[in-house]
Amino acid sequence: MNDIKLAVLGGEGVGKSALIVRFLTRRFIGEYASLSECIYRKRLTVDGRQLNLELYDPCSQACEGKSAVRDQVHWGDGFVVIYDISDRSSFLAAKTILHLMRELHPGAGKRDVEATWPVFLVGNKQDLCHMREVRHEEGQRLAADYRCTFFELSAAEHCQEVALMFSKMVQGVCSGSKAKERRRRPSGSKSMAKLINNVFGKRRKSV
Ligand SMILES: Nc1nc2c(ncn2[C@@H]2O[C@H](COP(=O)(O)OP(=O)(O)OP(=O)(O)O)[C@@H](O)[C@H]2O)c(=O)[nH]1
Repeated sequence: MNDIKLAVLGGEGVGKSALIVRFLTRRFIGEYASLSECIYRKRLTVDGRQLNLELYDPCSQACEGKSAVRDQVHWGDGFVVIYDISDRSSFLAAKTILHLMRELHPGAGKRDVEATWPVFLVGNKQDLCHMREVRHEEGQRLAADYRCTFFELSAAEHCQEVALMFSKMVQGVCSGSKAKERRRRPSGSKSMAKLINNVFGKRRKSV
């Protein structure tokens, strides 16, 4: 897989654009035009492989509805679900998105698929901890419930942590796709072996 698609989801104003822009430019820009959705593109080299990364930012469009989440689940290879630690309603929105994603994910309910589910839960605006409405442990618990990796950080203050979070997601998607290929290969070669056996087996019988 050389193209990787990441969808950055979450309620309104949680810092989706801020996190993406921080990752792409290393800068924190206070305000963003959020009138329409957009896809950012970046070329990356991971383990010597050239990757084309696409980051989907739904901007202020509602991304909690079932049909919106369905489109995003089908589009993306990996997902970053964000809430604002100083806004409890955004935490509930993140929970709704995770719930819908689990319902809509093609492998939902299958343990091995969920174990490699490329979904991160991110509590943003950690610099506003004096206004905190969502405890760190609540974020951890929600992430554990949905089998996703948890981060708490600040797009405003943490450049390295933001970069690390996105890099881990990209690596996770890459290794998940490798694992999927490995799982596919044995069954493919088994059915090929069966086919060969059938063909030669029949010939031998008829001789
Ligand atoms: N204090 C603080 N403010 C932040 C942080 N991240 C984003 N913001 C601010 O939160 C507001 C919303 O940020 P955006 O990045 O536009 O959030 P968004 O989720 O893309 O917003 P919509 O597209 O409108 O849903 C802006 O005023 C940002 O400056 C952060 O880590 N700390």
